[in-house]
Amino acid sequence: MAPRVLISDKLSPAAVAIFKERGVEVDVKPGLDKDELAKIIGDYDGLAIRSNTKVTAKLLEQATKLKVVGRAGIGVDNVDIPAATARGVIVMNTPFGNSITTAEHAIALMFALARQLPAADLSTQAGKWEKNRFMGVELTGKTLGVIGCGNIGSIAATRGVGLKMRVIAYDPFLSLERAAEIGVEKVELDDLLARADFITLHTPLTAQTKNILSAENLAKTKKGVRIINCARGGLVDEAALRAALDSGQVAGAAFDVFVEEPAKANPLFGHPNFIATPHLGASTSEAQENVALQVAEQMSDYLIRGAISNAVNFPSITAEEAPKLRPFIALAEGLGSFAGQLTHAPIEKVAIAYDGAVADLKIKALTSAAIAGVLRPSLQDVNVVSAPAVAASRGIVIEEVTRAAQGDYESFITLTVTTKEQTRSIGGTVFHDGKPRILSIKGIKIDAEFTPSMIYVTNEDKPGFIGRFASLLGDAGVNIATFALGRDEQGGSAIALVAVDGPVPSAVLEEVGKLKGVRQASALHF
Ligand SMILES: NC(=O)C1=CN([C@@H]2O[C@H](COP(=O)(O)OP(=O)(O)OC[C@H]3O[C@@H](n4cnc5c(N)ncnc54)[C@H](O)[C@@H]3O)[C@@H](O)[C@H]2O)C=CC1
Ligand SMILES: O=C(O)C(=O)COP(=O)(O)O
Repeated sequence: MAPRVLISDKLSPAAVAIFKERGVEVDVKPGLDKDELAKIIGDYDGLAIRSNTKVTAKLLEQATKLKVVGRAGIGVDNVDIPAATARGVIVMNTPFGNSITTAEHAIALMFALARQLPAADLSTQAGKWEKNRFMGVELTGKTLGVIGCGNIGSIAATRGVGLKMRVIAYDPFLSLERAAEIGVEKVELDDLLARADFITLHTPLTAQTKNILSAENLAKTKKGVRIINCARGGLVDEAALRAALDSGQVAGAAFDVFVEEPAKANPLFGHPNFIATPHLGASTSEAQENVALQVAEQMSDYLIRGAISNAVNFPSITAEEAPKLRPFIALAEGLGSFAGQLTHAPIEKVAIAYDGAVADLKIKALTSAAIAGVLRPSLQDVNVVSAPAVAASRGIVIEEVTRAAQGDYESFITLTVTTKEQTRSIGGTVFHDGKPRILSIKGIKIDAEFTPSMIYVTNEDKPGFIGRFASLLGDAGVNIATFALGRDEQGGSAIALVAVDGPVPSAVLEEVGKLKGVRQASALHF
């Protein structure tokens, strides 16, 4: 059945065309309220949004089929990412499609502040011709302080350089090389506050950046500074800014984003030196076409081909990588599941070693699959996306190692689960037929495929066991499909991994457990 996507915000029609072209069914319903959305979200595999739709934990509870949320834009602060991750929902954005447009809006607001364009327009159209009222300031030679010099901040910075401004940037993650490349001076925040004639903000809203322009920091600014915020409401303390505008410490401010949106009332509204736009940063036809096309392509690629790009909660997998990765994902998940089904004590650690060619694949994705396999026997609805977060919440340590090829195989994965009582290792590879194989259990060599119904037995390596085991199964009407054996040394520990047709009745398993020399008998399902 074709996957179904709901577009719940106003997106360029380019998205619909792409979804249809790729064989994805699409419904367009912008402007639903949260209850209406909650009612229908259960029908969809994908949800395409901008900033209006709030993807809350509560909404996600109703989203029983949902596999992906696609944000046609950058900020994903309207999506509860931990809740999406916990439910195995990929959240992806389009990190570059609207950056130029948003930086241009910041520059537009800078000009609007410098020449008081909105007020001058209003007055002129009211027939006042107040030529003397609107004395502006020149930008050339002024200092532009950029807080957050990532994709958008660095575009705004280079535009500032183009306007012959001196550009300084505060961004702890900006390298000196990158700063030199875009022609900005990297400075500390206090230095920026003291020197900038214009400040433009371009960070995400985080615990560190919330109120980065607090009352205290506004007091450190150069008197007469002008402030532009096209990033996120909450980066500037709105009440403190109002006071700073009233006192004249800040000569003007232009905001596109607000603590509360839609902003219907705000402490800044009505101040003569304040300019507001209604979150228009990304609103150009070019940017909207870019992000709509990109989100539709990314979501279709994921829903149809399993390729993942720009996910904020999962590593990227290209459409070329996806088919190569798929059998190894099945292997990792199978190995994890094998260990998980045999583990009945709290897990302390899962270690996964990748030897040879497999180490060059996206091992983060393989590790997630392995952990999902380990956890699923005890937690039904864990999946590849949610598994690492679920493991972390249970205090399970995850260890990954990559190594050169160790033995006979081009690629080999070994998964080791540690509990208080014991450590259990299982290893395998993918053969050229694309089928994952189990090749070692507890260091004992074996060769078996993962099949839906299996019996795993550990026993003493003594003559007669195999005959007794096979006749018990035969007498009980359990048909053996394949039989794999291994042992560590003659007369030592032996294992048998038997694929059977159909489920194994628990009474039969109990009888197997009672056979002479048997240490453990378990039924496994894959
Ligand atoms: N108004 C609008 O319509 C739009 C707003 N945005 C917003 O613009 C903001 C920036 O977007 P991008 O440039 O694409 O993000 P980005 O991730 O490329 O850049 C953010 C920069 O902030 C820096 N940063 C992080 N913590 C910091 C801190 N404590 N102090 C100083 N710098 C810090 C990072 O190092 C990074 O360089 C985001 O909040 C995004 O949501 C994006 C598009 C449209
Ligand atoms: O991309 C972003 O982060 C934005 O803030 C743009 O928001 P929008 O898509 O215009 O609702």
